[in-house]
Amino acid sequence: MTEKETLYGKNPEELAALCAELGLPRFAARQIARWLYVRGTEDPMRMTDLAATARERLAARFAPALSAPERVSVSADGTKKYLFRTRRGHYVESAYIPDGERATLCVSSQAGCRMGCRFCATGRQGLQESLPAAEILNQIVSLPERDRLTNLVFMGMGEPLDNPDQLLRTLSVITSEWGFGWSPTRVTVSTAGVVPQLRRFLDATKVHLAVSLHNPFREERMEIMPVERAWPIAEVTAILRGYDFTHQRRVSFEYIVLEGLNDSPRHIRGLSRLLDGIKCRINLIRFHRIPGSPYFSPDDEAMRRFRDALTARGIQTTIRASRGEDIQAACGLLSTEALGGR
Ligand SMILES: C[S@@+](CC[C@H](N)C(=O)[O-])C[C@H]1O[C@@H](n2cnc3c(N)ncnc32)[C@H](O)[C@@H]1O
Ligand code: SF4
Repeated sequence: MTEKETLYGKNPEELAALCAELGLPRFAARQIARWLYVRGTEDPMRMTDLAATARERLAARFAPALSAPERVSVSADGTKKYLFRTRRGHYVESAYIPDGERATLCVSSQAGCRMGCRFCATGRQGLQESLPAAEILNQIVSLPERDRLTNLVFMGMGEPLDNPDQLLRTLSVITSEWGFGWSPTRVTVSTAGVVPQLRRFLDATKVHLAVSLHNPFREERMEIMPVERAWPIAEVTAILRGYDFTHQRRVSFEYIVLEGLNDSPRHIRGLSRLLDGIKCRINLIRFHRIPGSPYFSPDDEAMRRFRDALTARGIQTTIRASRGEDIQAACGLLSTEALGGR
């Protein structure tokens, strides 16, 4: 069965082409974009400044894309995990993380993921579906706390650069003045390092980048991140050296500290060599345990020593607070396999 198209997610050029096809004036494209992204309605029948016949034709042609979350879990620390059902019947999760004046939403770009990182619950699930832009955006606009959001991170389920067209479409809705009008500095895309898409992403957007690094040595990184085989981290850093991260845009490297595996002085020297010449910072992450995994986090004191040793080498390093672990909302714990995700 072919799926009906959705109006939500279309950009002004596509809306202009649609208006031409329906015999609507060109400015109607702007009106529709305003209804969709500023006023937050995708129902053509409610777009009262369009001609009645145009409204009916749009309503007959397009299916709704937006839907409320099906379930919410609330952590003792205030983090909330929302479950959304996709139009094709898969499930994705988003984590809402309030923190004083800030409120960050961690969104999913895919149901599951095919990158297979050994430490990640989403990776174990395999890939079910890459989300269309409308369903990435739905996690933002159908969130009960949507008006409180200050930041957005693509650190939920999936590899954003494995879904590049829909990622770029989503980012353009979020950061354009015809869309949500957010500053790109409120948005961070995290990637395991999909080299063929990296330049395109860096050239097409101004949002921040986070790279999941986890080990500076190729052989060792390959053991935990199969993506290293196809796309070496050294190629990622070589590309990054060609971009300017000294102004508004930032690049950071995420590093899950795994006891006895990537936390030695040798790793510190390796990191310092790998990141030489890139203005960046490292975020150390505690490993969030997934069932049957052979990895462990060092204790807090050892984490701090590792941070201080990197800082002493001139690399700005912070330890990221783990949030929502009790409801399986922390980094890498999102998994919807049990919900019929396959
Ligand atoms: C789930 S990924 C999604 C974004 C993208 N696919 C990536 O890998 O960067 C977001 C971050 O969570 C980290 N992560 C995955 N599993 C984890 C775990 N069990 N504990 C802590 N962090 C984890 C990833 O390495 C990555 O830095
Ligand atoms: S860490 Fe990121 S890239 Fe790796 S399996 Fe998980 S979601 Fe995919």
